[in-house]
Amino acid sequence: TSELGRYATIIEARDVKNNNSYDFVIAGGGIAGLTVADRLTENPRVKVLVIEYGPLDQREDGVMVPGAYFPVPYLWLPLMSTPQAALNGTSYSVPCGRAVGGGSVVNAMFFHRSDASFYDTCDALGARGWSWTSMLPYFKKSETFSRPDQNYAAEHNITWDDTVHGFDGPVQASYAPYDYPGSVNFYNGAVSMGIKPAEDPNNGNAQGIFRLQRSIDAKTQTRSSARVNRYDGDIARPNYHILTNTAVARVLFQGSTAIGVDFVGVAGSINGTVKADKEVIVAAGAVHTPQLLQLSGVGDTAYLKKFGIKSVVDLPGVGQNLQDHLVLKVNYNYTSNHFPNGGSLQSNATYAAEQRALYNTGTPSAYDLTATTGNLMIQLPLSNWTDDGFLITETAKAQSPATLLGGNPDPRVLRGFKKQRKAILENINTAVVGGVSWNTGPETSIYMTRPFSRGSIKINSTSILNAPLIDYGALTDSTDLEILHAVYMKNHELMSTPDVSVLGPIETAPAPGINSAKAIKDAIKKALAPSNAHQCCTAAMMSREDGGVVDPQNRVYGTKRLSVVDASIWPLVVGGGPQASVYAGAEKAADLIQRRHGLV
Ligand SMILES: Cc1cc2nc3c(=O)[nH]c(=O)nc-3n(C[C@H](O)[C@H](O)[C@H](O)COP(=O)(O)OP(=O)(O)OC[C@H]3O[C@@H](n4cnc5c(N)ncnc54)[C@H](O)[C@@H]3O)c2cc1C
Repeated sequence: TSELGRYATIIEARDVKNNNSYDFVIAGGGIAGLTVADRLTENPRVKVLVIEYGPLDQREDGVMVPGAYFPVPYLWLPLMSTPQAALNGTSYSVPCGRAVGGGSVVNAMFFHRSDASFYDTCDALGARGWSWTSMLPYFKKSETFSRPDQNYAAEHNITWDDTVHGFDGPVQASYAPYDYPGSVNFYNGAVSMGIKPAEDPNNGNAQGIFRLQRSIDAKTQTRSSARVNRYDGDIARPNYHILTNTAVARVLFQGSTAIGVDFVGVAGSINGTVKADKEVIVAAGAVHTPQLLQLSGVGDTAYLKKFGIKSVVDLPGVGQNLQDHLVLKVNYNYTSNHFPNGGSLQSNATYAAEQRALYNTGTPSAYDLTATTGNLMIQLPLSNWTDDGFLITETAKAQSPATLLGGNPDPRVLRGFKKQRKAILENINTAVVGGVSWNTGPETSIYMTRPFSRGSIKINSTSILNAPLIDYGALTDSTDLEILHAVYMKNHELMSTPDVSVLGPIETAPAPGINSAKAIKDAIKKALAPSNAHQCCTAAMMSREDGGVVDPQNRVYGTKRLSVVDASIWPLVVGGGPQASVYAGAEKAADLIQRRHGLV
């Protein structure tokens, strides 16, 4: 063993073999896995092993320093989607974290909750007890919110609501103490169009224009990843072990009771088995959790049979319902932009060196901002993006859900999909469907955050070391393209307001000088990325009759002592970024697990 002095001990595979019984074995040491492990091991009598595919990061600048953001060594590479049917057969990369801390080591650190109505809709779709009111204590428990400097906040239109924040939880959450001068143009431009400032994007009303909150330590301006906030503890816990660079290959069952896992070194060098006396907890992320469940015999029995995998429980929803946020970059040349702006760190070495020197002495600087991104976000419901909302909802209603799911879907999965579509349509003019963020520099990002299209994850071999088939299903429902187009057109309006047009923005992509709606939509399709790295929902917490995979206590239907706690469990993709909700959801799951095993 090595690395004593952290909460967890990094353990070698041979030590696992000599010591091969734990109360809980957690597959995947990302945001959810480490959160649950941390809470369970607060009790010194509870023995936990986390098995994580990736390594420990080395606290490189590219991980820790927001402005130096370059976490490439800790991404799953190469990981590609299947050719996307509605996007000219193009395959796209699948960005996911692969490290102790998972996505929190590589993500852009935006730390946002969704609208209250999102959690209430999930509750109504079957995640009973996961409403906004029920989740708020866990959001608070998960964070330490640092209030910004009062004067700075007043000058930069930053407001917040103390009552929705936590002040002694693990994730350090803060506003950046620095901003580019052009932000005020964007802010004023948006307000001049009637877009209202949101008091606090994390108070359950994440609508309007607001400054981004981040998972960044306000004192050090460094990343608060799950590795930092759930593993780098000061007092070692002998009951908490992590096995790195190792994949959980499958969950082992006795009948339908999970009793442990098989694991394999990612270099293929080692393998072994470890028992879980109380529960196996799956937290491998929304792409790999369904792969692991399927390899373990939990999934669509007929599909698994093709690979010779014996069914433990027939759960056709495993790997279905894949959702993500669609992203469209809109690029600009400016004839009179402010300096510095969102591109300056990259384009001007002298400026970058000056800013880094400031950062190193703890003075606010551009290095406090995640590289190439800005500080402001606009999120709105459909009726605020366009006057064509009625036509867009009619497009959605005219679709055949069965056709969208591939023509012959399992009836339970289809029923759940129909319920989701109904719920989205009911809320489409009151809940957020899309967003725009501006980096004050060469680009604006447009997001479609409430997709009607659904993708899937399916195994393609019997080895955990081979990637599954990842089909985003992007734009299979053309309603999503209509919504993207609406947000794109509103962004046009915003760039034409006097406050922004004074900077002289000239669009260079995706549709410069194009006026016809059809041609713009074609250009959007070509430039679109089907993922903002927010994959989710592939082991949804819905009723089993609706294609759900886990019950409201995170337990996998039809099994005993097996749960899923990560981003896979949300029925719908969380608006904003998912990480704040994954942290809070894992806090709730840890609570539920402790209670059912009599540990509190
Ligand atoms: C590039 C990028 C940028 C992002 N930016 C933001 C952002 O700014 N804001 C935001 O809110 N969200 C962001 N996200 C998304 C966010 O980080 C994820 O939603 C979140 O990490 C999901 O948490 P999770 O616990 O479900 O999975 P993860 O955190 O991904 O953890 C899953 C872990 O399981 C491991 N694993 C997989 N398979 C196995 C196996 N068979 N055995 C053992 N271990 C396994 C993986 O290596 C990984 O470490 C971003 C993600 C990426 C990749």
